Amino acid sequence: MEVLQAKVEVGRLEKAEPLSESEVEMIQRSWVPVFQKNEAAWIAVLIRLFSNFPSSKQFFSQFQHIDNPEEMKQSVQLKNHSKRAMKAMNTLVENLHDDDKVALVLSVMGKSHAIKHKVDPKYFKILGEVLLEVLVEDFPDSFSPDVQEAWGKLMALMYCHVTRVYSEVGWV
Ligand code: HEM
Repeated sequence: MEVLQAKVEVGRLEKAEPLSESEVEMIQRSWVPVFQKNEAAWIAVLIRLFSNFPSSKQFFSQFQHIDNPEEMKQSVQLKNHSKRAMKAMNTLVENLHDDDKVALVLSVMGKSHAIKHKVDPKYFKILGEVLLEVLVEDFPDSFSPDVQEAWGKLMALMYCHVTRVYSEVGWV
């Protein structure tokens, strides 16, 4: 059975609150070293996701049956998802002051994952928790408790928005 390993409190991603100015700044500052690592940062997150929640691999045709992380890392599909996801996350983080842009990025992503990739929205919640866990481990100097708190709020906003988009497109 898959066990939720994330250190952030389970359930808190369901409560979305607006980010304060200082939280936006903390998120943007802490994102800089993460984005410098580019897709390597996201690959670490996905490998943790797939190792702890093997059912999340089902959406990736190239490695759904692969268990070895080193083998997974060779997958072009994993590298491509990581590059694209980092780009989308960067657009999100850079535009946290622009509600319309944030809504647009999350709507496009939510729609494609619902309609095209058929990803159950529960995986966005799990990914948000795994993302935080891995970033705290890999960037300990950037992710102080306050910064973690701010990122927790961003993940909650993302999850709430994505689930709203899923219901708009008729996901049941
Ligand atoms: C913050 C979270 C995520 C971001 C920013 C993100 C971003 C993206 C982007 C930008 C693409 C390519 C464009 C598109 O088709 O929309 C993509 C594709 C894809 N995503 Fe995600 N994604 C996220 C979470 C997930 C999760 C949780 C899963 C499943 C567990 C997933 C599965 C997929 C799949 C299967 C594709 C197609 C891959 C391919 O065939 O090349 N994504 N994602």
